[in-house]
Amino acid sequence: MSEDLQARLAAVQKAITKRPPFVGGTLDVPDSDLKLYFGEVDDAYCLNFARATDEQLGKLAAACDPATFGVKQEDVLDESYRKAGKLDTDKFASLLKVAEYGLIDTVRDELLQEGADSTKQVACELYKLNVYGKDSFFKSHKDTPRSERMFGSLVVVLPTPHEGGALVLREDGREWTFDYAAEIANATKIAYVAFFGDIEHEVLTVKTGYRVTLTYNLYFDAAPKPARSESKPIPRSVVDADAPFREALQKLLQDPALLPKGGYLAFGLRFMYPCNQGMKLQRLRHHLKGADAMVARVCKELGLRGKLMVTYPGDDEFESEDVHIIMDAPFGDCYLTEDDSFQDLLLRNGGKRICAMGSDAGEDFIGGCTEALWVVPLSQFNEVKEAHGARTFS
Ligand SMILES: O=C(O)CCC(=O)C(=O)O
Ligand SMILES: [Fe+2]
Repeated sequence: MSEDLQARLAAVQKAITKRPPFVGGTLDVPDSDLKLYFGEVDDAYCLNFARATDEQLGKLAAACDPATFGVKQEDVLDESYRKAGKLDTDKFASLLKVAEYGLIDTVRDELLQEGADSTKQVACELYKLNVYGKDSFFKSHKDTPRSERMFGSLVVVLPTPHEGGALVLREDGREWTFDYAAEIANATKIAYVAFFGDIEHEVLTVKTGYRVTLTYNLYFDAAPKPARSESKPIPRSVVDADAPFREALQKLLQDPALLPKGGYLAFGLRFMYPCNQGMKLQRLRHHLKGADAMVARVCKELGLRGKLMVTYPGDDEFESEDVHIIMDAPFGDCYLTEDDSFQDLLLRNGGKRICAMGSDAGEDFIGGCTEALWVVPLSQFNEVKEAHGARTFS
């Protein structure tokens, strides 16, 4: 690759930067909104988190079941990984109204600011109440997406006095710690942290007191806000966030050394999305997050036809790692004959072979191979390992 092209490519890559993957802070709320009712018919209690006694919180903790966590779509109980109590939403009623405080707007505007996301409606759904008593914790994990539209989680920490129990988020070797306990204790305040679903996070051990949280699932709502008409200015933040990438991509496209035989620009997705066999990948287009949404939007603006594709590695034995097979949708169950390979099957079912730009791997194939420049390389977090039923028949 020429030095000039390399520099232009590096500029595009640099422009695809992600904002911090969270938004957090504290918020004053009306005193009466901090009331919580819990229990069963004829055995129900009420407390106010701004001045809950130890005894009341002990009762709340005792009403909880041990908290489970999701592993491969199943709920697992393992107190060496997560020690906490939980109440499902049919066991309590909180008077907090997070949407009314503007919290959901804040999540949309700050967390999703980067992309077309910022114009999408965000819905939040109360998921659980958790009580982390002394020695409770939740080791590092990622939340299980509960639907295709779920993009993250919102944790609201209630103002009960406690020490420890900080929430730690980690991404790409960076780490952020949230501990608002001292700031909100006994006040008519809550703390909140909203983060994308693919961010690793952990709750450190609670040393004293009770840490009580409400967790909400964050969704893209089905109906996007009406598109702004041409005459109305779009918010500056959207324009500013896109401009460096748009300019860098335009320069890259003008370089005559770019894909002289034609081909694809390939952008590995930077966020994780739920995906299953046979699903229509294009449906995810409207749910792209942050920098992924920016890439899709700017490519469209510049007249590039974009498509979400799934990528399969080439055949280990005959093909170099520069070779991939791309498909419109994840491939379903299949039969292989004895002298068939999975890659051949993909190619017969609409798969297209691509090879990295400049690699000589493509010359080996009858029918050829389309060159692709990997602007954002594939990363492991979007890799799905699946055993394909290699049933053979002759
Ligand atoms: O309580 C927190 O801060 C986070 C809890 C959490 O990670 C979860 O419920 O999945
Ligand atoms: Fe979590």
